[in-house]
Amino acid sequence: MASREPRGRPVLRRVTQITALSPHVAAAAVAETPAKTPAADPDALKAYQRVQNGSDVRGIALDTNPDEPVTLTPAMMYFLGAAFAEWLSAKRDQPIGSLRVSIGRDPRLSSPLMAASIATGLTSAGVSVARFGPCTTPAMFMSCILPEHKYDGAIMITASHLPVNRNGAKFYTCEGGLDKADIGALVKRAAELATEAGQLPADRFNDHAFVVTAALQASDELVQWVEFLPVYATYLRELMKAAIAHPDNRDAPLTGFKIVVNPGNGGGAFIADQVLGPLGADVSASIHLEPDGSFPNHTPNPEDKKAVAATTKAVLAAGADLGIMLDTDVDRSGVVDAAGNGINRNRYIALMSAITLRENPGETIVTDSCTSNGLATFITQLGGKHFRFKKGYKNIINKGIELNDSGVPCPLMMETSGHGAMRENYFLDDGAYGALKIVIEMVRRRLQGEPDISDLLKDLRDPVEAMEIRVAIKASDARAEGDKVTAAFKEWVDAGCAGASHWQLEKENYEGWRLRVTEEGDKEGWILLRPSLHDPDIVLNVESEHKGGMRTILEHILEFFKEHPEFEVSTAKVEEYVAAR
Ligand SMILES: O=P(O)(O)OC[C@H]1O[C@H](O)[C@H](O)[C@@H](O)[C@@H]1O
Repeated sequence: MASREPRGRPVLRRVTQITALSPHVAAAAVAETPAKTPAADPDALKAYQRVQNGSDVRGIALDTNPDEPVTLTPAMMYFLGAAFAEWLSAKRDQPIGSLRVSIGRDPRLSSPLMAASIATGLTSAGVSVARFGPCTTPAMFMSCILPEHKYDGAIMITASHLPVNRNGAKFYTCEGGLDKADIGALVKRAAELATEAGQLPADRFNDHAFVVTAALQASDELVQWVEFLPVYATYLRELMKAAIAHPDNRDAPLTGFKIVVNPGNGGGAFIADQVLGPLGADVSASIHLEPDGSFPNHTPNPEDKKAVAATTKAVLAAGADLGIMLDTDVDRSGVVDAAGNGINRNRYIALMSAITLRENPGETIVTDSCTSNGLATFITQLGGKHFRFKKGYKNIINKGIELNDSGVPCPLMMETSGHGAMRENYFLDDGAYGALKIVIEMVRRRLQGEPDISDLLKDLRDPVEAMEIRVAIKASDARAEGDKVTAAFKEWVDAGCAGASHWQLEKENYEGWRLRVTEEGDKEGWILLRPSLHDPDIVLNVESEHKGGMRTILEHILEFFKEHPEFEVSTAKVEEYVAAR
């Protein structure tokens, strides 16, 4: 692919393309030098900012639910592509025309159009684009790393496990995923470019006409279709062969193992077909391999009860050694052991910690804020240190990087959601890598005559009760209301939680407030109250070591909300839970 344009803003080229649609921009196009980009139209800015979801882009892409109007359109993807071209050029200090960006997508119904639109945004700016078609999030990052590919940037079109009408994008360079601040800059710039082009998100008809026209006028020469997944699968196979180093069967070290893969009709079937199968595993009992963006079987999410039940059933029916559950874009995973026990959330972190701490004794494991007390004890008993930080995969990854940089070795950062990153794997949020680490451990144990992987969890204490429940925020400024509730909760705690002397604030709190609750002698429980990262909710994570403990804790929480009728929230779900018990 040849690079074309000199470095610079892609305004004239884009403006020429959309002349027919935006007359006022056509006038600007005849100017010799492009005028300074105008500030973003306030409504456009709001619309673009609304689709920022922390360190990715997410929105409603399909008009399938009257209560959920579309918030992410193909034209918005186009301008996000154009904005990424500029961002990447500045980041890499490279002319736009020399940049190469790869684009992959998940099997969602809206993904092909979204991928085409963002590709057009990039090519209209002069970037060379490699389209991969169906791919996974970790593979997209690896396309910036693997020799002979090494793209300057990569974009994955996905909304992970979210409902069918959602979509979004994740952006990468060889340094990893873009941060919240980078995405903030990207959405702002996209809003400015859209304003400049007179392409305001509210106008849906114009939106579609714009994208079609732009696509028709875009240069095909800047787009190549590349089959990257087989390259990535080869990389993963070689990695496994080297890690297992089977004394008698180096090339097919999984011979004799039966593994069920359940990608939930997302993008992870290649783990069965192109990675585990060719290494000798019998993957014939795998389920839901067919990519299907309507997710007909269950949500592709290792936390989903139906996903666990389906995988367990398949493992037990086939007498398999292991089941692997993947989310849609394969940045999260969970497993099922040979006895059919689902290993996700705290148990998955415990399993990964046991493996990682054997390889990196005494080091620190970073987790999200709602991990169980049992997990903390488990990590400590293994000789490791536990750093319980915040929610959000990017938050824990950045904390892990920061700790390593400051001389605190940290090999694993994991969330209960199944997001996990390892120092040995580019600090990449990678569900495939985690699951493959477990396969490697399973083989190692058999070769050494050690018991099955589930033996690693025998000392993990599971809570008797555990759940997450949400208090919906009805106020228009949900973030501000969430902060007010959190501040009032702290005051309530400081004032003795209305007489609950057995409620104690944890020493380290990085988001919201986590309280240790001691009841019934030495039986413990805890509650974490925090504003959701992205949704208009106050999230309550609760665990108890005795039956009925969660109800008592939540009853007390309801008292807190009763004392604060000024908050615009709905505690209906908590009330329902308490009333039902
Ligand atoms: O704050 P919440 O609403 O619970 O959402 C928290 C979750 O948000 C996203 O889905 C991130 O990908 C996860 O890493 C994070 O755990």
